[in-house]
Amino acid sequence: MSGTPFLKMNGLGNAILVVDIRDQGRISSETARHLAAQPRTAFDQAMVIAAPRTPGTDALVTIYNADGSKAGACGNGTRCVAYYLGRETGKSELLLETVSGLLAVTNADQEMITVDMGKPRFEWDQIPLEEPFADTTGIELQVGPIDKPALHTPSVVNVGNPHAVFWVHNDPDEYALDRFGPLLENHPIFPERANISVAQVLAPDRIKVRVWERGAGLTLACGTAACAVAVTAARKGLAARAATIVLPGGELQISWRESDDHILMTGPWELEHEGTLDAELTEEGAA
Ligand SMILES: N[C@@H](CCC[C@H](N)C(=O)O)C(=O)O
Repeated sequence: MSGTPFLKMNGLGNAILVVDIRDQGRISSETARHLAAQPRTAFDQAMVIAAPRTPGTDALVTIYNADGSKAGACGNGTRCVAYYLGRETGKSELLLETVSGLLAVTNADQEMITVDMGKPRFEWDQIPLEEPFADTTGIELQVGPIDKPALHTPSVVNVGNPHAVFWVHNDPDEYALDRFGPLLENHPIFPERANISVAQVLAPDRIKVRVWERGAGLTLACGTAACAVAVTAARKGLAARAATIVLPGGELQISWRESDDHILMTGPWELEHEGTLDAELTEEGAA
């Protein structure tokens, strides 16, 4: 499968590998894990572009985490794919398909790209949770000492992938997310695991967030976590429906549109280098 084009990109420091298999090749979970471990292609998420499956769409995108697991959505990666396809086609509007649904992109030819991430889902079995919770604005879950938990009562939501958001009064940097993240990601309440955020409301339109990503660990940014934080904050009355989400790698603008319930995410992309997958795929371990 030599000659498969790739772009090493990032969205606010969230490491993204865009791989174009429209002409040839396939990427398995084992290959993805292998590519994630190579210096030239290391990623938090790989966005694998295949020919469109549904009429009217521009591409079918499969998303892999660094551990080889698949994800239903990746906000930062979607902007990177939009940059690549916008550069190729000259189109500013694109429609991308993932396992979670359709993503409409605007301004694909600009430095700040907007993605319509669709509608959030709040029912316990949509997230999914292992057992019913009537109120998903704060579920019974905590870490730390029972009488003084470090993190507790997260809001949960599915924005194409499962998220839990823990609200804190202190700076999110003060929490040992490297320690709590893996425990919470793999907690039995989340049968499909979950992305874990710690969020502090700085103002009704500004929220600081750190994220432990399912399948990738601590990352500098996560677009879907930004969406999850914004909609759950608005739902709890902690923030307005439009907010700036401040992540370690930079800021994303999130707006939860009243007219159709869709979430709009706007942010930048960065191209680091590009080439073709040759050496990486001949290494031992590549599928
Ligand atoms: N970095 C992404 C989210 C990637 C997927 C996530 N780790 C999952 O498994 O659901 C983003 O920018 O949204």
